[in-house]
Amino acid sequence: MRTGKKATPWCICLLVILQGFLFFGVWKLYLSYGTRPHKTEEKQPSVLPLSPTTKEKQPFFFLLSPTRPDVMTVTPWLAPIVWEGAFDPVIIDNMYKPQDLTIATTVFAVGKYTRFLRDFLETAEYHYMSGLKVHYYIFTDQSKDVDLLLKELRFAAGRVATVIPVPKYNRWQEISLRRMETIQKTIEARIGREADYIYCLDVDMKFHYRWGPEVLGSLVAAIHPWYYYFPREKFSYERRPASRAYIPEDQGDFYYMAAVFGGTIKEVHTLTKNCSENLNLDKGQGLEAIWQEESHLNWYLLHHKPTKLLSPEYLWDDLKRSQPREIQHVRFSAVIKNKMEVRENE
Ligand SMILES: CC(=O)N[C@H]1[C@@H](OP(=O)(O)OP(=O)(O)OC[C@H]2O[C@@H](n3ccc(=O)[nH]c3=O)[C@H](O)[C@@H]2O)O[C@H](CO)[C@H](O)[C@@H]1O
Ligand SMILES: [Mn+2]
Repeated sequence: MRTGKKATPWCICLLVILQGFLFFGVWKLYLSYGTRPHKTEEKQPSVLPLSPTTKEKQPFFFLLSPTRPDVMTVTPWLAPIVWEGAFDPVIIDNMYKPQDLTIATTVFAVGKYTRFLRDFLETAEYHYMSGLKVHYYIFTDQSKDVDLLLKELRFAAGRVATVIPVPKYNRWQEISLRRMETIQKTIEARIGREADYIYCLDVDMKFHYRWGPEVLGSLVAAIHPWYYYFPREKFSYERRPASRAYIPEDQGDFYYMAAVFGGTIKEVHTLTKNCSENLNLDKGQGLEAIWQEESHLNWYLLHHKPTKLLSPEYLWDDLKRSQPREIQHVRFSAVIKNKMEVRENE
């Protein structure tokens, strides 16, 4: 009798615990069913994947994990910063390639800088906007030599180069800063009709890895590889209030490098027009900003936020000999040059 009386509450307890386990099991099964991809979806062949290709077998909540927790991949104004691992090249290619876009690409090779053109173009044909139509606009004071070089080079289908003669100014600073005005005028004269996007690049550079349509956006700028560890008061902005490029020490987002900028024709036209007007206004006052057009570019981009930023992978410098961990691929890098020898007045 005594043992029987004790056994009843124990039995009830055991039953309650067993029921709890059963309920928990059914609930877990229900949840996992909701997150598991359907078998039929997994089997479907996809000719043009427009959703993640690397993680499609993972439950959906993994897709919400950051792929590059070590770096900033979005600006405070919600523009993406492009890093390896933060985008899927297959999705990007399948988004842009069917659009039949033409990417105008301006490059200046004036004076001794023509020597950089061969490597620039040869490496671009390997890595730059592969599979897209590209129209290179090569501005030079040595059209005949550049024409001869172009005959030696092989361009992929849909990719052409046009040589546009420009004068050579006596100072390298002038050659560099006049690019804004020349690009603006060439957009008005022809590029506006001939392309969808325009990217303006330095010539003393080589491509080393994919530089693809992930860079396309309305207004695109590249973070300077020497300044991304620095606080804004250390940025090399123009600090004289008399200049139209003036940025006070407590202002600034990033320090952008003028060796790369781009975007839609409309946005880049506005940018080059504004920068060349401000360069001229400064000139009228006998001023030249500390880093010429780069200072004006930085002023413009502080007041007109870029819609996409390129990480220093997209604009590196061979002078930076050690490659930090966050730079998984150097894609485009400035070659080491003897400034005294190549520049007119260094
Ligand atoms: C590390 C460093 O010092 N960077 C600055 C330096 O960049 P860079 O040393 O990259 O300037 P750079 O000498 O490459 O000049 C810029 C571009 O202008 C063209 N070009 C220039 C000179 C010439 O005689 N022929 C010619 O064709 C060429 O396309 C060249 O790539 O100067 C720029 C001038 O605005 C910017 O201020 C950069 O921040
Ligand atoms: Mn350069």
